[in-house]
Amino acid sequence: MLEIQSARKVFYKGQADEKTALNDLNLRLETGEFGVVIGSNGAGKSSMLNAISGALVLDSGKIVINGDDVTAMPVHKRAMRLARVFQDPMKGTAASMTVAENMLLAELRANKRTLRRGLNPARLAAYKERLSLLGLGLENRLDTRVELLSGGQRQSLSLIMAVGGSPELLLLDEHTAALDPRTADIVMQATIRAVEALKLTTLMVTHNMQHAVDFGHRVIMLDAGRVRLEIAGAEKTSITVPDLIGHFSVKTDRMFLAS
Ligand SMILES: Nc1ncnc2c1ncn2[C@@H]1O[C@H](COP(=O)(O)OP(=O)(O)OP(=O)(O)O)[C@@H](O)[C@H]1O
Repeated sequence: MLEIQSARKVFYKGQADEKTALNDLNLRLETGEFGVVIGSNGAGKSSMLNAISGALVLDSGKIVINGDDVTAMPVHKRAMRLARVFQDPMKGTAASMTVAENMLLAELRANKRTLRRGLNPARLAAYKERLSLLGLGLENRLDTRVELLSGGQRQSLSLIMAVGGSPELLLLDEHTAALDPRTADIVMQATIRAVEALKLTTLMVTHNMQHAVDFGHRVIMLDAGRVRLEIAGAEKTSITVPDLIGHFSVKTDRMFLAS
């Protein structure tokens, strides 16, 4: 479970270009829940993910993961508890190494003692099983160098590597944004398969409204550093892309009216 309590972050405080990135933001994500975060540019989405991961130090407020206040916990310690997948499919994996070697590296990151026994048959079998969760046939390409994989396969591999240590929280940071629409859909399907099979608590930031409609239990719209709207349950099931876009345009209208 994740709780963000009154998180506040102001950049350039007291200066002409002061920016309130997080404005006493409150958010709660239950264990096993999949939250989809949307919001216009500058709404505070990246700042929120950075605050959760520890890359951004809050001015005030708390980040609590499964009951533990991690606000003061350094990034490397917090990294043991959460996984994050970024936009760039080239970043999460080592191109010149094979799929299996990448999986081993990820395992090493989670548990430093594992390399000693190397790529033994038991380990390869475990990797095959993990990779099969994605539904992309990567389990049959353990010896393929990662640079020969498609962008979608590579991003899906990043995802499965990130969640290898059974994280308490998975952060998806626009992880399909750099992919063409068809590949983005393939990666989303693979994501859902992995998230459901591993029962991961997940927070995904996206600008893709179709993904926000199709996936996750709750849509959370950020605006000016706080939660402006939450849509869950039956309302989430029936919401359409135009409905969601409408919520963005209300904000634009308000800005026009104010000017
Ligand atoms: N390192 C920084 N230094 C100064 N201002 C920042 C910094 N990071 C974010 N901001 C400001 O904080 C506000 C929130 O930015 P943030 O990047 O969190 O928004 P976002 O919702 O992720 O936007 P986008 O969709 O464009 O990625 C913006 O006004 C932004 O300019």
